[in-house]
Amino acid sequence: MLELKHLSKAFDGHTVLNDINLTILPGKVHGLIGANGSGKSTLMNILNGNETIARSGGYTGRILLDGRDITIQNHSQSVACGIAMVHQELALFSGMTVTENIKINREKTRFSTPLLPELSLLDPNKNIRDAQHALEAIGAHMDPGQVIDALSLNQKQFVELARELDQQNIRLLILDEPTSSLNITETKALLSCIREIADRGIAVIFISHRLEEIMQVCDTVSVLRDGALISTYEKADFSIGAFADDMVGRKIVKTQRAAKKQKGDVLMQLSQINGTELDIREGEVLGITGLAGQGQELLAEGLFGLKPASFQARFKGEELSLGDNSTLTARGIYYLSDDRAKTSLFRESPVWKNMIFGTELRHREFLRWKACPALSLLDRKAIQAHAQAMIEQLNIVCRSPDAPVRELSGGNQQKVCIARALTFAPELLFVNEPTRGIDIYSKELILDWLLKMNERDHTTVVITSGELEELVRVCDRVVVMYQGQVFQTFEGEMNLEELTLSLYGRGNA
Ligand SMILES: Nc1ncnc2c1ncn2[C@@H]1O[C@H](COP(=O)(O)OP(=O)(O)OP(=O)(O)O)[C@@H](O)[C@H]1O
Repeated sequence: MLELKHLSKAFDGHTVLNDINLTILPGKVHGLIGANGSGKSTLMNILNGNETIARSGGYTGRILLDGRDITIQNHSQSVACGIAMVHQELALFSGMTVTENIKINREKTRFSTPLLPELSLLDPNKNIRDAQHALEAIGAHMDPGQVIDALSLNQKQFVELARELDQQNIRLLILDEPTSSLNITETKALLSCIREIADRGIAVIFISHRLEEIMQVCDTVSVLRDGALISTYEKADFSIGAFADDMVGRKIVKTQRAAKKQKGDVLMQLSQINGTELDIREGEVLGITGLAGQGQELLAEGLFGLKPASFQARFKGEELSLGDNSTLTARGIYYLSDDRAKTSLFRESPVWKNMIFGTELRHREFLRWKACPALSLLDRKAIQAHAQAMIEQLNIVCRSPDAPVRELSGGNQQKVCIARALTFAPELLFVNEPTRGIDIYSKELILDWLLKMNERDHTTVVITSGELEELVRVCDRVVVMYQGQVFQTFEGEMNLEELTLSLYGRGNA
């Protein structure tokens, strides 16, 4: 159905896709995998007519649809070819409802006349019906009249998918890491929904860093490395080991906590969490998990005033006010959100600036006049050296520390956020989904750095994550949240099955 021939793309003379040849078939799920920065999103952005491609000089090579050459220079041309895409970074309109987001630019109207289109009136009932239908088709249950801002990240993901599926005559659906913010149940629902979409004859390109999902849902898998197509596998030849070898070309060593720590003193006490409480102990690596919406993110987000919360917090015995971020920062408490686009990164600023933001006065080595920090200029040389070291240690793919963060691939932006937390060197770090959108090799690097921070800098680390297997490997204790309460705590040798059951409120509370 779709053929790519000798497709290449460069940004400012820097080649990021090199001579790609690929065939996509109708009714099949084609997996596309590769390390962070290998060119997956760029390839898909070409097919989707993304304006960053046209603005940076377009692409070279041929795209054939049903054997005929087509040119994709903008999004409308892509839509006209029946191509729909759900992006890695969500693109929804704040302040608008679920229905308005799903039906945007395709609103149903009544009394419409082509002569006077401005006289057309929206038909709310038909639009709501369409939105409901699109949501039901993917097994998502939500109020179509709800404003988008009130939804969780995973619910927003479903709205994006519903919006794309509401398009007429889709022939190719591109999904760029659609499951990265979903929990086990939602992922399962989405994967079976992807199969159903393919069974309707639609071609699906599925990008994911979770290789188990790729094995499960794909018919064919292609591997990109440094912008080149390394290999294509058919289902019978699938092997996680072979995928990993082709993606990163080096051995992946799983990070593991060497020895679980003994209980330290209480560093932070969170109480009145819907009648329960949680102690965070000095020097530990604590995991917090739960199914979506069970209140696990609310602890850090409430503490930092990002969401309304009513629990009480004490740090080293002293009461803290929720949302008093300057005091939290001054006490060495730091929060790294999973929503990097919204709260974590300055997209137009260079990589180095994003890495050191908020840490300048904590680290006098970044200042020229160390004796007078408040008046000092930044020591650019020291900062550049630090940024370069972080780029190497975290395997960040970028032109230089001066590149604006928006140029980096999604996974590499995430690594810049991690680099900032490492630079801040907090006493207590809350980090939400640190490995989301990260390739299999870099995941281990990040987990390893969190452990190093804990062991070398004595940072107490609290990881909120749905990646149970990772939590079991690196945490001293894992707390499960259920229905807004601290439900169960696991420590020592943790059993993954018991942990999974606990997510559903089963086990010894
Ligand atoms: N607008 C841009 N300007 C300059 N370089 C860019 C731009 N967009 C992408 N790149 C570069 O192209 C390369 C490929 O990026 P891309 O986003 O396609 O990677 P990816 O495989 O999707 O990675 P990830 O798994 O992290 O999402 C990266 O080196 C990135 O920095």
